Amino acid sequence: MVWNATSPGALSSGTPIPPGFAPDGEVIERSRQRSSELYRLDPARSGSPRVLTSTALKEHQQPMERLMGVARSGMEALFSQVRDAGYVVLLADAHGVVVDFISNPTIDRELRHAGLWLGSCWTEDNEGTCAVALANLEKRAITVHQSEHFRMPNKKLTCSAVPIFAPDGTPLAVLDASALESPDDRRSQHLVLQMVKSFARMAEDANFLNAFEGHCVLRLGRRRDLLEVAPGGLAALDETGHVVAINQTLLHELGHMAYLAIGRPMDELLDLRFEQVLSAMQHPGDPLSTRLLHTGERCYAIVRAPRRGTTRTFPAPARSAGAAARPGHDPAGGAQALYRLAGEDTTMLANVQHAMRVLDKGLAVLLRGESGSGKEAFAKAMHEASARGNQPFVAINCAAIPETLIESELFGYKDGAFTGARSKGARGKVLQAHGGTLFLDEIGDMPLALQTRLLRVLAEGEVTPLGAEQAVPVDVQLVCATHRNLREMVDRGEFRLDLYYRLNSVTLTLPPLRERTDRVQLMQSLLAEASLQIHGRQVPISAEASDWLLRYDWPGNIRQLRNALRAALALSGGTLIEPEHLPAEILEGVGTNSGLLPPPRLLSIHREESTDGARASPVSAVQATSSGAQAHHGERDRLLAALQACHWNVTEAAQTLGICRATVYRYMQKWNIVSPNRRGA
Ligand SMILES: Nc1ncnc2c1ncn2[C@@H]1O[C@H](COP(=O)(O)OP(=O)(O)OP(=O)(O)O)[C@@H](O)[C@H]1O
Repeated sequence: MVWNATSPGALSSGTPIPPGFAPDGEVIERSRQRSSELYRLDPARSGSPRVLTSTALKEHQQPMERLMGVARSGMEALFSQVRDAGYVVLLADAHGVVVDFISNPTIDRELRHAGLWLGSCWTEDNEGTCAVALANLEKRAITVHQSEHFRMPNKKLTCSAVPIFAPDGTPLAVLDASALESPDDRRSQHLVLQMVKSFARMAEDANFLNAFEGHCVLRLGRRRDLLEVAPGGLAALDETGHVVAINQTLLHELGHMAYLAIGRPMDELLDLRFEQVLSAMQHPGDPLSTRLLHTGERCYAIVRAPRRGTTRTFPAPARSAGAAARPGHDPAGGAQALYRLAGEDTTMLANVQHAMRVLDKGLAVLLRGESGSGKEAFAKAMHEASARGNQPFVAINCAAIPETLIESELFGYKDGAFTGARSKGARGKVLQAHGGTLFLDEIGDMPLALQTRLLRVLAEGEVTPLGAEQAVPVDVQLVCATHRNLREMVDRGEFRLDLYYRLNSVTLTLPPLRERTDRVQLMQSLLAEASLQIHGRQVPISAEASDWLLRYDWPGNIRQLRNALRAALALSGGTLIEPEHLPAEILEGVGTNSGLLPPPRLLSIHREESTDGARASPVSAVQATSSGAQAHHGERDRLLAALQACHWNVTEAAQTLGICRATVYRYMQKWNIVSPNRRGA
C-alpha cells in the first residue's frame, strides 16, 4: 500500500514508478547512445538551448493553461524550499518546452545562458541527454547530474525532473528543479528529486480534482488521520456510481486491476455501497471505513461532492460504451490476459490502455512488432477482452500460405469452384470468424489483388466466396499484424494506400524484448513457468547466466527466450542454470564474436586485466563467479576450436577471440591443451 505517506518526503513512495524500471544509469546510457548515434549531436557544440519566440511560446502555453494554473502554487512552494540551495523550478510541456519558470532574479543572466529559462527547448534531439527530455520520453522521474548531460555546456547543471500525467494517463508536463552548481556526488540530488516528485503528484492531483469537479471524487488512504492532508488515491465516480477515472497513485496501487476498475461500479473496487457515498455527500462526517477488494486491505475514504453549478457531462462507463458482452463471457478475463502480456513494461501498458479504449468500436487494429514479440498473443487477448470474446478467433498467416491459396483460404469457395476444390466447398476464414475476430498475421505478404478484396469486405461487410454469385454478410473484428514497414511498401506500390489508411488508424507497436523495461521480471516469470512444466519445481539460474540473457539482443524475442529457457532447463538437469546450458547463439551473440569473453557485466574487468595480462583473465572471472567448477567445457571447446582454426598460431587465435596471448597460454595450460607442434617436445 503506498498511500498516505507520513512525511512530505515519503509521499514520493506513491509516485508512478512501477517496479522493473531500469536504473537511472541504464536509461541515461541509452539516451547518450541515441544522442550520438541517432541524432548525431556534437557533444562539444557550444551555445545555449534553443529558446522559442514569444509567439511560439504562447502556442505551447495555451493548452497548458489549466495545468499551469493548478501547478503554480505547488511550484512556488517547491521553489521556496530549494531556492537557497540555488535551484530554479521549471514546468515544461510534453514537447520539452519550458512554459513556466520560477527563479532567483539575481542570477538571471547565467540562467538564461544555461537555458534554464522560459521558452527554452529541452528535447533529446536538440540537447541530447537531459532530465526534462528523459522524464518525457521514459515517463519516469529522473535526475541527470552534471557530466551525465550529453552536451558540454550542460555538464555543470544538475536537473531532477518528474512527469505529470493527465487523468487518462497521457503525459502532460514535466516538473523540474535545476541548479547551476551542485556537489559532484549525484546522491546529493536524491532529496531534491523526492521533493519534485511530491510536488508533481500534488499538481497532478489538483489537475485531477479540477478535471472532475463535476463528479463525486473519493479520496482514499490507509491512514485515517492523514486522509485530508496527504496525497493519496483518487477515484472519480459518475452519477451511477461507476468509476470514471483514477489518479496515478491509485493506478499504481491497483496495478492491472486498475484498468478493470475503470467503467465498473465502484463496489467492485471497494467494499462500499454507492448509497453510503451518496449519503456521505449529503452529510459529511467521519471518513468512511472500507476495504480495497482486490487486496482486502483496510482503507478510508472521504467523499468530495460535485461542485454545484458544474455541467455534468458524465462519460458513460467504458465497458458499456461498446457492444454488450455476450452471455456466458466475461471480458474481464481477457483484460487480465492483456495486462499479463504487458507485465510492467511501460510501452506495453500504454498499448493495453489504447487497446481497451478501441475495443468494440468496430475499428481495425494493426499490431506492429518484431517476430515473436507477442502480436498474436496480444490479438487473442484483445479478442477475449472484447464483447466478442466467446465467438471465434480465427488466425491466418498470410506469409505461410502460398499466394495462390490465400484467396480460397480467406474468402472460401463454392463447391466445384475450381479443380481440386472440395465437393462441399469451404467457408473460408473470413466467414469462420463471423461474429468474432479475424487475425491476419503478416498482412504485408498479402498479394495486391487480395488486398482489394479485403478492403471490400471491410467497407461493405460482406464476402463473396470464389465461384459464388451471392455475397454473404459478415461481421468481423479485424486485427492485422506485421513486422514490415507498410508505409514504405505503399511507397513502393506493394501495399494499397487505402487499405493502409484503413488499417493504420489504430496502430500499436509491441516493443522488442531487448527494449522491454520489465525484461528481468519477464524472464523470471517465463523461467518459473517453464521450470514447473519441465521439472515440476523451481530451478534457479546463476547470476552469470542471467547476465547473458539480459545482454543478448533476442532477435526472436519472447518466442526465442521461451525456447532458450526450455533448452537450458533440460540441459541443466534441473539443478542450476549456468551459462554453458544456454544456447550457443546467446553466448556467441552477446557483445562480441568471441564466445570466450565473459558476460558484459564482467567485460570491464576483462578489458582492464587483459591489457597487462597479469591478473585473472575473463575466463577466470567467469569461473570465479560461477558456482560450479565443471562449468566451462564450452569455453575450453571454443578455445580449442579457435586454436585449430588458426593452425595453432596463438597470436591469431588470441585476436580471433579478442583476448591477449598471455591469456590464451594460461588457459591452454589450465585446460591441458597442448599444441600438436609441441607434443613430445
Ligand atoms: N508477454 C508475454 N509473456 C509471456 N509469453 C508471451 C508474451 N508475449 C508472447 N508470448 C509468447 O511468445 C510466443 C510468441 O508470441 P506470438 O506468436 O504472439 O508472437 P508474434 O509476434 O505473433 O510472432 P510472429 O510475428 O513470428 O508470428 C508465444 O509462445 C506467446 O505465447
